[in-house]
Amino acid sequence: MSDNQKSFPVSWDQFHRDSRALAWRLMGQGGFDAVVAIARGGLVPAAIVARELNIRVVETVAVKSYDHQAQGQVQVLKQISKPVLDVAANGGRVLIVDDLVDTGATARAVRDMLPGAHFATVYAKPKGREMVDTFITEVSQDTWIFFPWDLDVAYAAPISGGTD
Ligand SMILES: O=P(O)(O)OC[C@H]1O[C@H](OP(=O)(O)OP(=O)(O)O)[C@H](O)[C@@H]1O
Ligand code: HPA
Ligand SMILES: [Mg+2]
Repeated sequence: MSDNQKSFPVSWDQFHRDSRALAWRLMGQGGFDAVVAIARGGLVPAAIVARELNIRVVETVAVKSYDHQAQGQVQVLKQISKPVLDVAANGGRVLIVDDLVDTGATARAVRDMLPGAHFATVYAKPKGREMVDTFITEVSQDTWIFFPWDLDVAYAAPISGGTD
């Protein structure tokens, strides 16, 4: 993380609340026949949203675009299965869920696979916001979001400085 980048750590509790808030917002969008989680980051919010909205068909698409905090090419490591593509092709409503949209590169790649699907994320940064139909919280582009599965409980130095 560069020196002037802001840090936004998210606890499990907060992530659960924000994912539930996303489910509440999606309630107003009508029902969905299937959810596609963008693995890995989308797996947790997709499970929470699927539970809240009683969506039983849960599919994954595996996409990698970052190595730690360094962005690379979007690599699709696992495609969406044919039965779920058929749900969309036959007029069913598919919901795509990811943890966040940053530059929008991942969202663009997955949207191309399911052009009519509804795209939802918990967090959004300005560059990628246009790619998302529904999200909960916007953070600035120079903020790095730390998800609870990447965090551990650790010592924090006093605000005034020093070591104890
Ligand atoms: O809008 P973008 O600039 O494309 O960035 C957003 C994507 O980056 C992260 O995934 P990552 O590639 O790090 O893989 P992961 O989900 O396995 O952590 C995050 O989970 C989003 O999927
Ligand atoms: O802010 C972020 N946090 C975690 N993963 C990410 N992938 C792209 N941007 C981010
Ligand atoms: Mg991801």
